[in-house]
Amino acid sequence: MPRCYSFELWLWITQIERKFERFSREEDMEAVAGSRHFSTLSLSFSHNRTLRSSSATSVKLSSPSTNASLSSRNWFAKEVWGWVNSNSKGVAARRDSRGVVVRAEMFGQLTSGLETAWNKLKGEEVLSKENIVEPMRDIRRALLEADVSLPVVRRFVQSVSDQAVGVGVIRGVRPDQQLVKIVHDELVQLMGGEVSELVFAKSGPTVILLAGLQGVGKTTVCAKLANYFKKQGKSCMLVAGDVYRPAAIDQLSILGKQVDVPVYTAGTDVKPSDIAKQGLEEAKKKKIDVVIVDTAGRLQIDKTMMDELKEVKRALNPTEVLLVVDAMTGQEAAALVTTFNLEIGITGAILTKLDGDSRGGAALSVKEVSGKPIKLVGRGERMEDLEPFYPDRMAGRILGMGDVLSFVEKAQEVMRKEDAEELQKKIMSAKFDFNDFLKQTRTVAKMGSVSRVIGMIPGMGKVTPSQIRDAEKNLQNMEAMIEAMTPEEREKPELLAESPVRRKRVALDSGKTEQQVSQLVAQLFQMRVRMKNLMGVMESGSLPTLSNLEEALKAEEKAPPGTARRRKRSESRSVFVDSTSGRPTPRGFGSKS
Ligand SMILES: Nc1nc2c(ncn2[C@@H]2O[C@H](COP(=O)(O)OP(=O)(O)OP(=O)(O)O)[C@@H](O)[C@H]2O)c(=O)[nH]1
Repeated sequence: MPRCYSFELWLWITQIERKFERFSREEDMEAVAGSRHFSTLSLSFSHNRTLRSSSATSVKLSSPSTNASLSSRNWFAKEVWGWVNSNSKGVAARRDSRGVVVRAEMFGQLTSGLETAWNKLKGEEVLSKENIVEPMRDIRRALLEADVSLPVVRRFVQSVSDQAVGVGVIRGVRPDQQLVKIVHDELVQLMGGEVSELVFAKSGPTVILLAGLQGVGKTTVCAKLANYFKKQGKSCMLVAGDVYRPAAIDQLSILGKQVDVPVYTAGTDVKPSDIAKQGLEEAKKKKIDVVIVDTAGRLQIDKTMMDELKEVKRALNPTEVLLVVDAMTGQEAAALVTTFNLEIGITGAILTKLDGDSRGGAALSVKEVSGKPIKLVGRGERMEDLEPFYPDRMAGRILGMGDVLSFVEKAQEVMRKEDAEELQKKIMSAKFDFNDFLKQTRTVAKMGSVSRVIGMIPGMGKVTPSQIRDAEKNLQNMEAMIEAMTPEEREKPELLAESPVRRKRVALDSGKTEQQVSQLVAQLFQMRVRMKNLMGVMESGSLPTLSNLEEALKAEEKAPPGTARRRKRSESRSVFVDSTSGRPTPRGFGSKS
C-alpha cells in the first residue's frame, strides 16, 4: 500500500465535504442523493466509462419532471459522478487459489455474479425476451448463491424480466445499463424502498426492547444504540435484563461506561419483567429520553424464551421492539424475524455483522419475507459502527458503486473543519509535517477500519483484503516511528533527513529498521510535492482521483524484489529538489545511514 494512502483519502474527503457544504440546505443534498438523476449517473459509471459526454441525455430520460429544477444539483451530481467515473475501471475481482472470485467489498460474490449478467448484454442493441434469458439466469444464480430465499428470488427475477422486456430503446443508454437500473430499483424495493426511521414516544421515555438469539450482538447493539442516540443529543439508560448469563450484565456495565450512559442492573435473581419495570421507573425519575432494554438470548427459539419476552413486553409497553439478527445467517435471519413477529410482535430488525463475510441473503430477504423493515445495521465491533439502513445505498453497494453519502457522513462525524483548513494551508505551502501526518491518519482511522472506509469508495473493489491488511500494518509501523521522534523532529522533518544519527535513534526506539525510517522521511517529502499538486487540481474545481492509489498498489505488487528500494531512492532525491525549492538537498539522505 502506498504510504500516502490516507493522506490522499483525507484530501479527497475534505474536498467532497466542501462540495456538500455549498448546498446550504440539507434537503438539497438529500434530494440530489435521492434523485433518480443521481442514481442514473451512479449507475452509468460502472458500466460505461465513456458515457461522460452523454450523461445529460440519461439524466433527462430518467427524471423528466425534475430536470428543470435540478440545475444546481446537477452540477453536484456531475462532480461526484465525474469523480466516480474517473475512478471506476470496471468492477474488480480477483481469484483465490481455488479460482473463486474474491472481492474486498461487502457482498462481493453477489456483486460479481450480477456483473456476469450485464456482461452477457454487451454488444446488444435492445433488451428482448430472447437476450435476457441468460442474464436473468445469472441474476437468479447470484441471488440464490447469496442465500436469498427462493420465493423472493422467483418474484424478483419475474419482476425484473417483465420490466426489462417492456423497456424498449432509450437513446444514449445501453441495454446492459438499462438492466442495471432495473435491478437497482428492484433491489431498493425489495429492501423496503425507504429508510425506516426509529419511532420516538410522544411523551415520557422512548422504550426500546431488544430481542434475539445468543451471540448475535444484542448487548453490543444496546451500547451502540445508546451511543447513536447520545450523538443526537438524547439522554439514555441501559437496562440489563439478561439474567441467565451473569457475564452479560458485566458486559453491559462495561459497555455503558465506555459510551458514558447509566446502566440499570438488579442482579440475576430478579425476574426480567420486574427488572424492566424497575429500570423504566428509574429512567422516568431521571427524565431519561431513551431506555434500551437488553434481554437474554437462546441458542434457538424456545417457548420459555418467547413467554418471557412477552412478559417483558407487557411490562414495558415499548415504543420499539427490535429483533437483532446476524447477517451471516442469510435467509435464516428472515425466517427468525417472521417467527418473532408472529410470536411477540416486533417493529423491525437490526442486522449485525454486515462487515463480516455476509453474502447478502439476510439484507435482501428480511423485509420481503417478514414484512418487517431492517431499521439499523451493525458494521463492526466499535461503538460507532451502527447506522440506519438505507435500501438505496445498500443497493448501490451491492452493485459495486460504493456509498459516497455514507462516506461523507462518516467523514463529517470525525473531522473538524478548522483542522481541515489548517491542514490545507500547510499543504499549499508544502509545510505539513509528521504531526499533521499522524493527526490525519488517526482521523481517517476514526472512520472505521481501512477495509470499511475503502468499501464505501466507488471503484475501490480492486483493493484486495491482503493489501488492506498490509496498509493497516504500514500505518501502525509509521505511527510507531513518528512516536519515537522528538517534537522538534516531527515539526522539522529536515532534521531527520540530514542526520543519519537521528534516523538511527528513531529506528532503535521504534523497533524498526533504519531503512524503514529513511523511507518514511522520504515519503513525507514525496507527499509534500504530490499533495501540493493535488491541491492545485482541486482548487481549480475538480475532484482528485484515487486511481493513482490503485496504480501504486498494482505497481507495488508487480515490482520485482529489490527494485523498490532503488526506485524510492531516486524518487526521494528528485522530490527533495522539488519540494524544498531553493533549499539545498540534504546530503547523504537515503544513502548509508
Ligand atoms: N464484526 C462484528 N462483530 C459484532 C457486531 N456486533 C456484535 N459483534 C460481536 O459479536 C459478539 C457477540 O456480541 P454480544 O453483544 O455479546 O451478543 P449477544 O447477542 O448479546 O449475546 P448473548 O448475550 O450471549 O445472547 C461480540 O464479540 C461482539 O463484539 C458487528 O456488527 N460486527
